[in-house]
Amino acid sequence: MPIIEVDGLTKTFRSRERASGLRSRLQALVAPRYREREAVKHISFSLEAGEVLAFIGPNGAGKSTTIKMLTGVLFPSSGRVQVLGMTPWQRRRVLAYHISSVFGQKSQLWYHLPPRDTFDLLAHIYELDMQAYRKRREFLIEVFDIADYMDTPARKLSLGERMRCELAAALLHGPELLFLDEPTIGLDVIAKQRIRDLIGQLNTEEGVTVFLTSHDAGDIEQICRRAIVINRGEIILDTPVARLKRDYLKAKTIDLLLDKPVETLLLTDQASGHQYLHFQTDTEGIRILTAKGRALKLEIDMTRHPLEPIIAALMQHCHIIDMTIADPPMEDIIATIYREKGREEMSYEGQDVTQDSLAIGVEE
Ligand SMILES: Nc1ncnc2c1ncn2[C@@H]1O[C@H](COP(=O)(O)OP(=O)(O)OP(=O)(O)O)[C@@H](O)[C@H]1O
Repeated sequence: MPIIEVDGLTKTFRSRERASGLRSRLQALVAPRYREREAVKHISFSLEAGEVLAFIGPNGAGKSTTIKMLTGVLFPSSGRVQVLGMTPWQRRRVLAYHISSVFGQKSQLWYHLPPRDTFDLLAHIYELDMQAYRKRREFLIEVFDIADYMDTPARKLSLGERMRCELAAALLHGPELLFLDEPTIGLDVIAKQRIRDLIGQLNTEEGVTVFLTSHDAGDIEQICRRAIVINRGEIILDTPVARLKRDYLKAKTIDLLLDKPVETLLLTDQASGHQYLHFQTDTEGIRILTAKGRALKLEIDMTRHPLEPIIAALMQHCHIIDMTIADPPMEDIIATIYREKGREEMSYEGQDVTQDSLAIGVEE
C-alpha cells in the first residue's frame, strides 16, 4: 500500500487586495476585494514506502503548500490525501507520531537550549519510553557524530553541526516518513555531503521514506531515486532521477578565473565564427559562454564529457585561480521540460506547436 496517496489535491489562497490611496482604502473598508491564487492545482501522485522522492520546482511553484497539506498543517480546497492511511488535516496529532519534518531555513531545536535538553523535551512530547528513548538517543548521537555538540546551546552551533542535530532530533521517535525542506541550504560542500550521506543511510538502514524539496541538483542526484517536478501548482514531470539527470541535468557550467588572458587559449572557426579551446579535440558539447579578460565560462554537456579531463587539460595550459561549477538553474530545467513535452505532444498529435507556445508557464 502506498505511504502517500494524493488525488486531485488543490489549494486556493484567498487574500484581501491592498488598496492604495485614501479613497480606495475607504472603499476597501466597506467593500473589500479579494484575490484568489491557486497555489496547487489538482495534483495526483502516490509514494511507496521506502521511496526517496525529490519534489522540485522553482520559487512559488507550490512545494511548501503541498508539504503543509501532507503534514496536516493546511486544509486543502479540494482533493483527497492519505498519509499512512490517514487524512492529515483530520488526524494531525496521531500522524505526528509517525512522520517528521526538517526545514533547512527554520530550526526546530530550542535556540537557547543544548540539543540534549531539546531531545529530552521531544521524548516527553512524543511520550517515548525513557529506556527506549535513551537507547535511541545514544544510537543517533553515534550515527550523526554529534556527541561534542549535545551540551552546547543550539545558537552556538555552526549550520552544519546544527543540521545534524536537527536530523537526529527529527528521528528520535522513529518516524516512518520524513519531510525534508531544503535540508542542505547554506551548508558548505563537506557539510552538504555529510547530510546527504546520512539521509541515504537512514533510508537504506531504517527504511525511512523521504519526501525532499531542494533547489540543489546535488541533493536530488545524490539522495533521490524519483523526482516530481511541479511548476505553477501543476505536476509537469514524474520521472526516475536517472532520467532527469540524463535529459535535464546534463549541462554544467564552469566559471573560471585564470592567471592569463583567455584569448591565448582560444581559436575561432573561420566558417562558423564559433570559438573553442585550442586543445579541444572534440568541439561538440563544450560551449564557451563568456571569454573576457581572464574570465572564462564554459557549458559542458556531461553526457559527452566528464569534467575532470577538461579541467586537467586547462591546467596544462594555465593556472586556475578560482572555479565554480554550477548546475543549470531550475528555470532552465523547467523550460526544457516544457519544450520536450511540447515535442512529445507534437509528435503524438501531429500538430504544429511553435516555440513561443511551448514557453507558456515558464517563470520569468
Ligand atoms: N498563506 C498564503 N496566502 C496567500 N498566498 C500564499 C500563501 N502561501 C503561499 N502562497 C502563494 O502560493 C504559491 C505557492 O507557494 P509555496 O510557498 O507553496 O511555493 P514553493 O514552491 O514552496 O516556493 P519556494 O521554493 O520559494 O519556497 C506562491 O505564489 C505563494 O505566494
